[in-house]
Amino acid sequence: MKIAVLGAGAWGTALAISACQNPLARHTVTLWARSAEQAAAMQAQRCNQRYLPDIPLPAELLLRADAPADLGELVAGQDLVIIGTPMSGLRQMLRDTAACTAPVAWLCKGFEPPDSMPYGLLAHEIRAQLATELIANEAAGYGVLSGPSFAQEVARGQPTALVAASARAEVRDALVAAFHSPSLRVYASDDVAGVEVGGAVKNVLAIATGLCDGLHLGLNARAALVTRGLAEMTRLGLALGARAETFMGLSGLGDLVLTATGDLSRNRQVGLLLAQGQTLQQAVSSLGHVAEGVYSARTVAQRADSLGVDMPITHSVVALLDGRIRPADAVASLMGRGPVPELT
Ligand SMILES: NC(=O)C1=CN([C@@H]2O[C@H](COP(=O)(O)OP(=O)(O)OC[C@H]3O[C@@H](n4cnc5c(N)ncnc54)[C@H](O)[C@@H]3O)[C@@H](O)[C@H]2O)C=CC1
Ligand SMILES: O=C(CO)COP(=O)(O)O
Repeated sequence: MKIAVLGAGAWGTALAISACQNPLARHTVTLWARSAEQAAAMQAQRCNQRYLPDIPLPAELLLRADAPADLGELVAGQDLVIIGTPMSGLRQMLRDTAACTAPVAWLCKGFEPPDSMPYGLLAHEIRAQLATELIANEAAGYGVLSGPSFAQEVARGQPTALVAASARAEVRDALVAAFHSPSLRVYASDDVAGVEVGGAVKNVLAIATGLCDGLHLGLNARAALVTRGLAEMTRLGLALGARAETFMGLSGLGDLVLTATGDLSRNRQVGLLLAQGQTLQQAVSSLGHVAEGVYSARTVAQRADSLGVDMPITHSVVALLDGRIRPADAVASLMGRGPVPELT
């Protein structure tokens, strides 16, 4: 297959490496960076030192840095196009690749920060909003690739399982054909909304567990946050049209456990740094990578409110990120709530 990965951050680069080295299929993989300087540095060093240091790029991996206006030419003739930017770049990338006649799948996990809309959108909702501009892509379809996957581990070929979700079997099949390998299992799903809600909400919850661990509240507290967080995620997902079983799968429980407990998570790191007394600005800038939960938390809370969904952990994270409460107050407000049934 000919595969273009657009976005040379940690995750786009890791998946491009993985597809390039897939022993089950011979793919021609192109990795696109929006910065010509970054592409030139990657070409010279054969490594993405800025976003995925010390991991060599396979010799066969093609590197490009076309201007956005020229992306139509890059995606023409590809069998699969992967958008690997953060959520904030997805809308523009969809527009820049409007001429694409191959399936398009995105990797980003979050809600688009609200702009002109009353609240931010999930990726497939953005795609639906742009449908009239993306006529060329309509026949090929779109999907999302998600699940518990730290970029560094995938790039090193460590065992990982992902989920490829699309309403269209051809898109799911294309994602499996591109990425399924002896080190990377790719499961298929048709629950796009469920997979996207899981990926977005787990980032907010990872900020919460980072805080919890940074404040040394104990393992019981972390397990409680993960479990009650999963309940919040599921409630929101059901209200947005997802299926409950999806939240027990790779993009739900799987990614929540990984991100909430694994120190490679940038969202968890934000929580740990806030617990140490850093400001949000300090925490975010020290990462050098995107932490989507910081930008999605308010939208998760707004959408939950608009749908009448109770998400107390998310609301505490938002209050903390907004500087309205201190970490200790967040704990007190969560623990001070009245008793409720476990299953609602
Ligand atoms: N790093 C990881 O382990 C994983 C990340 N993800 C998701 O993938 C997405 C990308 O994450 P990373 O690659 O880790 O981020 P990163 O912070 O490592 O890199 C972001 C990349 O996107 C580019 N970028 C930023 N804003 C852009 C815009 N507006 N338009 C075009 N390009 C833009 C940057 O130049 C950079 O190349 C996020 O939504 C993240 O949640 C999903 C699974 C694993
Ligand atoms: O999505 C991820 C793992 O599946 C990466 O999480 P972070 O963005 O918190 O690093």
